[in-house]
Amino acid sequence: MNTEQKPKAVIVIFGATGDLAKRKLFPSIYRLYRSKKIDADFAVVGVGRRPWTNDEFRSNISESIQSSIKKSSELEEFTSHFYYHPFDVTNPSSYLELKGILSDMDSKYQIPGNRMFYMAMAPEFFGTIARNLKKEGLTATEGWSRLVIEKPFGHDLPSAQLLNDEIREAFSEDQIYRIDHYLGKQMVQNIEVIRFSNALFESVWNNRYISNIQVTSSEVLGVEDRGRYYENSGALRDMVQNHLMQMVALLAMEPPIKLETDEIRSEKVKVMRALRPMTEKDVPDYFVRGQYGKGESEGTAVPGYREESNVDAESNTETYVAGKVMIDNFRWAGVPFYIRTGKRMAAKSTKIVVQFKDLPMNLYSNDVDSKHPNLLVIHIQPDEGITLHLNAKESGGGSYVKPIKLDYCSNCVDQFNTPEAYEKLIYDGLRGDATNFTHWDEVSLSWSYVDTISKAWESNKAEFPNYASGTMGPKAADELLEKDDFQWWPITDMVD
Ligand SMILES: NC(=O)C1=CN([C@@H]2O[C@H](COP(=O)(O)OP(=O)(O)OC[C@H]3O[C@@H](n4cnc5c(N)ncnc54)[C@H](OP(=O)(O)O)[C@@H]3O)[C@@H](O)[C@H]2O)C=CC1
Ligand SMILES: O=C1O[C@H](COP(=O)(O)O)[C@@H](O)[C@H](O)[C@H]1O
Repeated sequence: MNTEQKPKAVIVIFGATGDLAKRKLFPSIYRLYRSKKIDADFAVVGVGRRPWTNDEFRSNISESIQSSIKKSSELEEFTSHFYYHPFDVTNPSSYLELKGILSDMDSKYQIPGNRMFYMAMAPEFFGTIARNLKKEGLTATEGWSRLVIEKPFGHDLPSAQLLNDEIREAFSEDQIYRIDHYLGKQMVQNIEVIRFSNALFESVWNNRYISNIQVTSSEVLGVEDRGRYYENSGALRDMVQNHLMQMVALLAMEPPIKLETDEIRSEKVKVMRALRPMTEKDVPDYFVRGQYGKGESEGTAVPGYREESNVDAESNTETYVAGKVMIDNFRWAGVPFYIRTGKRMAAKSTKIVVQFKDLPMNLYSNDVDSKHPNLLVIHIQPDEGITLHLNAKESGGGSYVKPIKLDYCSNCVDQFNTPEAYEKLIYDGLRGDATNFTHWDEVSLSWSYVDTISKAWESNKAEFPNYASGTMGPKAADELLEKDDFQWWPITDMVD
C-alpha cells in the first residue's frame, strides 16, 4: 500500500451546512489538524444551498468544534482554511466556478491538485455530482481525486447497482471510498489484530472449537427526527446490511495473505459469497423483526415508534432485527453467527461474544448449570476492550471451580488518544488507504442477502409493536437461540 503520511489536499464537502458535517466531519478534520496528521496547508471548500458567507460558514465550524471538543484552541487559524461556495448541485453551470476556486486553493496552499470530494448529502445527488465533476474537469488534475460516499449506498441491490453504475462513469473503483463508519471504530479494527496476532485464538477460530458467535449493536435512542428516512429504511437496511454484516465478515474471513487492501477485501468478499442463501419462505427460520412500543427509556416515559413524527400510525417498519447467519464454508459449517440490533433498547452497546464449545468431558462440572463456557468478548462501544471468561479454582480447600474474567480495557489506557471513527476514515481516505471502506463486491453481496429478508417482510404485515421501549427486544429473538440450545449473553452487567 503506497500511502502518504502527511497528506496535502483540498477537501470538498458537498452538504457542508448539514448535520453530518457539523457533528462529525468538522470535529474530525480539526482533530487531524491538531494532531498534525494533515499538512498545515490544507483547504476545505464547503458546498450547500444556504446563502452563507465564508464568515458564517467559519463560525458554524467553530460552534461545531466547541460543542464536541472540550479543549479547543487555534480555532481562528483552523477555520481560516475553510471556504464556502453556495450552489445547487443539480445546476451544471456552477461546477466551473467551483473548479476555479479549487485551482485558487492549489496555488494559495501549494497543493498538488489532490482532491477529496466528500458526499455528505442524500444519495439521490451522488450520481449527478460525480458526473458534473468529471464533465467540467474537476477530476482532471495533476494530483489524485477521490470520492467519499456516505451511506445509504442504495435501498436494495438494483438501486445500489444503479448508483454504482452512475458514479463509476466518473470514478474508478479504486477512487471510490464507501463509508461504513463501523470500520473506523478502534475495536472493530482490532478484530483482525486479535485474530491474526494471537496463536491462542487463531488456532481455535473454527467450527471445531467455537459453538456460536453473537454480535449485538443496541441503541437506547429511538428514531428521533429521522422518521422520514427510517420509514424507508428500517433496522435491516440501516444497520444490518452494512455495519453488522461487515463485523461478521471480519470475524469470519480467512487470514489475508498480506495486510493489504485488496487482500483483506477479497477475504471479506469470500465470506459474503459463502452466506447460506435463503428463500423468502426460509426467512422466519433465520430472522426475527421487532418494533418498539411505548415504554421507559433511562427513567423517562417514551412513545412507541408509531407515535414518532413522520412515522405512519400503522407502520410495518422494523426497528429491531435479530438473525442467525450461517456461513457455509469449511471453517464455519454448523456455527451460527447470531446478530441483533435495535433502537430503544435497554442499553447502548456494541459487543461481540465468541462462545467456545464445552470440553468433551468436564472433570469439575457435571450439570449444565454449573458449567461456564469460555467466552471471548470484544467490547466495541461504549467501553473498548477485551474480556476472556475462563474457569479457575476457588480459593480455599476443595476443588470448586468458579468463572473468572481477564479484562483489558483499551479506552481506559488510551482514553485521550482513541481517534473517532470519522477522524480515522477521513485520514485513511486522504492517505489513499481504502482498507476500511467497502468495496462494491461486498456491498452488492450484502444487499443480495438482505433483499430476500426485506422482500419476505414487506409481503406480510408484522404484529407490531412487539417490544417495549427500554427492553432487549422481542421474545422471538430469544426463541431464535433457544431452539439451538443457546442464549444471548448479557451485553452489560445490568441488562438481559
Ligand atoms: N447525520 C448523520 O449522523 C449521518 C448522516 N449520514 C448520511 O449523510 C448524508 C447527509 O446527512 P445529513 O447531514 O444528516 O443531512 P442534512 O439534511 O442535515 O444535510 C443535507 C445537506 O445537503 C445539502 N443539500 C441538499 N440539497 C442540495 C442541493 N440541491 N444542492 C446543494 N446542497 C444541497 C444541504 O444544504 P442546504 O440545506 O444549505 O441546501 C445540507 O448541507 C446522508 O446521505 C445521510 O444518510 C450517514 C450517517 C450518519
Ligand atoms: O449508521 C447508523 O449508525 C447509528 C449508530 O452508530 P453508532 O456509531 O452510534 O453505533 C444509528 O443510530 C443510525 O440509525 C445508523 O444510520
